[in-house]
Amino acid sequence: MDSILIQGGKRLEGAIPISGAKNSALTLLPCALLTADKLTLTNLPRLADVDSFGHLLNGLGVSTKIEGVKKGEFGRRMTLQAGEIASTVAPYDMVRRMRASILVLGPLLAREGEATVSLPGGCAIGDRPIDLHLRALEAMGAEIEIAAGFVKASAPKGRISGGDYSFPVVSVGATENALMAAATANGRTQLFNAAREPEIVDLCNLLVAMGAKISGIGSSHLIIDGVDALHGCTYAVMPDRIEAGSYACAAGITGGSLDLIGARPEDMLATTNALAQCGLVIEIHDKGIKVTADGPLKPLAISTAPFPGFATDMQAQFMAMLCRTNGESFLEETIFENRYMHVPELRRMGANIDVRGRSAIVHGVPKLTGAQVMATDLRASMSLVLAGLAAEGETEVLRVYHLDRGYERLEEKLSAVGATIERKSAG
Ligand SMILES: CC(=O)N[C@H]1[C@@H](OP(=O)(O)OP(=O)(O)OC[C@H]2O[C@@H](n3ccc(=O)[nH]c3=O)[C@H](O)[C@@H]2O)O[C@H](CO)[C@@H](O)[C@@H]1O
Ligand SMILES: C=C(OP(=O)(O)O)C(=O)O
Repeated sequence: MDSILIQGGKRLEGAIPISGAKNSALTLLPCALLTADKLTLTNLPRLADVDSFGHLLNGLGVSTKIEGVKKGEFGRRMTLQAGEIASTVAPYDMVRRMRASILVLGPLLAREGEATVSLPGGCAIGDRPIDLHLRALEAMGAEIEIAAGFVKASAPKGRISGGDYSFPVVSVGATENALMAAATANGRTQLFNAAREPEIVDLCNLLVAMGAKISGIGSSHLIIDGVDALHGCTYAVMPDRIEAGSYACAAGITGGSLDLIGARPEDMLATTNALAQCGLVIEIHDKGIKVTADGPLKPLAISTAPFPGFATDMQAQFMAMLCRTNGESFLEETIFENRYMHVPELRRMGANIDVRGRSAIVHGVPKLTGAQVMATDLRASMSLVLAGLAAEGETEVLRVYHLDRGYERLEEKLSAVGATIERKSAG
């Protein structure tokens, strides 16, 4: 298996282009199932998860044509067409590898009146049930059965109807599945306590561009008036706010200055506020956000929360950065029950972190030291890359496939701003 080798201690300076958002791409791609027309997505990141989603869609009968861009440029263009649906079954092997595969459930049900999707099971960061996805679809008249590890959903008269659903807990994925199903349902759907993440807004904007009628976009009360059919369009995936936030932490932990080209300030206010509290200087300009370290980092207290709160997907990267402050920081993880898997690995690099349940206290240390480390999820792996950038000596981050799920051309982007980082091929 490949690994990432980092010689730490370099101050990073320069510009980093921000790619299209993984979490947006993964909910825009299944929208291809909602129309027989062509859907073209641009600014798609070159990521393992995007490729896997393409393969999942191919298995359902969707044709995918990817056009690259010139070497050195970012963003791909994929044209998808689901003229006819060949299968309504999403197999275990796919869903197990990529939880977002569950997002074919709503669109398949809407288009074909039935869908059979493997239950995803738990994952490294927590239990991650899908009960709310199912309850929301039931509120639209779907009949749901669980057997042999699969969810089988069907619409009684071949078309689901509109319905009201109030989410007891904010769920990004369940809101997405419900939105996609509701777009062509028979009648009006109202979603209460819906997720407000920018990726949800991106999904709503794509659906509207395809002919859907949605109001309340960006709020927690979404009203969807089902239409008979959606049509194709061309749509650009939004920039990745988590990738941008991760590189902002790279500027912080290396005492550097990075210009995050394409980052959208309005999507990441909680992150930039936290960075500013740490003492980093944030400059917003017409091409993105520049983040510059200005003296020693200050400790912080943060708690993760649904948008517009501080994103759980930024917690691990901040934890790595906070190891280099002069004092004690407090973190609370409220979204996933097991999202501190990076702590033992950061400790092996010299970090001093106490974890009690969902809370963690990070005691700043004068230095981190390089080590061989590995993590069991994407953002945890990024926290180790960040620690490695600041550590004395060499760090080897194993299990690179986690990083390949969510960071496009990581080594290339970091090398270009002064990091000594390379991929070591297992051969
Ligand atoms: C591909 C994608 O976009 N992934 C993001 C998405 O994941 P995902 O959509 O899986 O996360 P959710 O927002 O659904 O999860 C939020 C919380 O709700 C719980 N829950 C969720 C669904 C459900 O049916 N029942 C239930 O109890 C979860 O266990 C968790 O505690 O949002 C998360 C929270 O911002 C991010 O960390 C992930 O990066
Ligand atoms: C948890 C994440 O992704 P996923 O939901 O795809 O596992 C993430 O992007 O940090």
